[in-house]
Amino acid sequence: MARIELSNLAHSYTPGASEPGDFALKAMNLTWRQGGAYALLGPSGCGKTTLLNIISGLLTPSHGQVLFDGRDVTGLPTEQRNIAQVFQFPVVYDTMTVRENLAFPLRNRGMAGKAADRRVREIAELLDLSGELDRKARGLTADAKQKISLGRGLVRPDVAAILFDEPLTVIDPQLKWELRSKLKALHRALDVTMIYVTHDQTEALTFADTVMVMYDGSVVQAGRPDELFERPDHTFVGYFIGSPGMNVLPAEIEGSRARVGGGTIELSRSYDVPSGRRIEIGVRPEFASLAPPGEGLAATVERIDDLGRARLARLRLGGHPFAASVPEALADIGTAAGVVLERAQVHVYADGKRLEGRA
Ligand SMILES: Nc1ncnc2c1ncn2[C@@H]1O[C@H](COP(=O)(O)OP(=O)(O)OP(=O)(O)O)[C@@H](O)[C@H]1O
Repeated sequence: MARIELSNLAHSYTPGASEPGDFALKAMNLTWRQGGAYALLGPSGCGKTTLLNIISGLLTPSHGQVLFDGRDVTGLPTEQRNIAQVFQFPVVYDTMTVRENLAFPLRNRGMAGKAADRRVREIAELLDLSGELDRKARGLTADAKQKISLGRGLVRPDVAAILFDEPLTVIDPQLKWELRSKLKALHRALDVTMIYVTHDQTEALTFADTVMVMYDGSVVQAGRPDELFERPDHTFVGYFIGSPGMNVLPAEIEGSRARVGGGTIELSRSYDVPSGRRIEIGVRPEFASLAPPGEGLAATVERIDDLGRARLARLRLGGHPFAASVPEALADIGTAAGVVLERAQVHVYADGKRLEGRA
């Protein structure tokens, strides 16, 4: 088990690269604490797999160091890093039984006999594989095989960390739910550092204590799911997390006032806005309410989506698309409407990055 640190790490697949655009991973310093459950979340091509491969030792970074418990492992191959990995597709030996498959990583490390058997049974129990232990892997479904792969990743008690690269891709949607919460329970039971790569926000938010959101080769925010929701540090985080994502609108800020969409709103903080930067405000649909015309900012209603338990208004505000909650009491909704924002939940961004503001 280990604390993992990346120190001044950057990676380019182009030898001798110097332009920021040539780097799949831009310079970063990051720490994963021992025993944490982390998700690396981001869209395709943002650098998740590159980062995971650097931690596992499949890839040597072009700059910086990887430290496990303070020890520099940058030059060490995967076998010497004491890492377990679970990939998108099952890695199982078809001719072996489920029991033999689960015991394989232990045998490889010289663990056998009663202790190994006990560990295999414990992991099989946690994954609901106890009834299948003596079956050959060959005849099992893709779901069951991927469960074995998860088990093989989880079975060694001595690993520094377990790395999961989109492990539920091949799993049936129904079973996905079950395995997701199972992995969370396993993390609690096993007290091991887990890093889970995904582009699916639901997977990231249900599994991880800390979600690291990646965008264009950088981690733009690392935080608890509620922090990412309530205080996105980057407009990308606001957009990528939440459904629908955060509304982002161009704004002009003067102190604690924002001019936006032809109207003016009061902010809960005061800002010194740097000149020459792209200034925007961001507010989640959950903190914006549709109101009768004349209240708040003027908007045009394009449609109302009925989400079952709530209604969501799809609007145009200052020419931009905007989503707002519809209060239950609001009945007659015409084309013209107002939008009232929860002041404390309106954030200000300069070139995509959140500004702190003064109280
Ligand atoms: N072997 C390689 N050689 C050159 N460029 C690469 C290589 N592997 C990845 N890249 C580039 O590095 C960037 C990051 O890729 P990476 O696979 O790490 O992203 P990702 O977030 O894991 O995406 P995905 O979810 O699609 O796997 C991309 O621009 C990609 O094209």
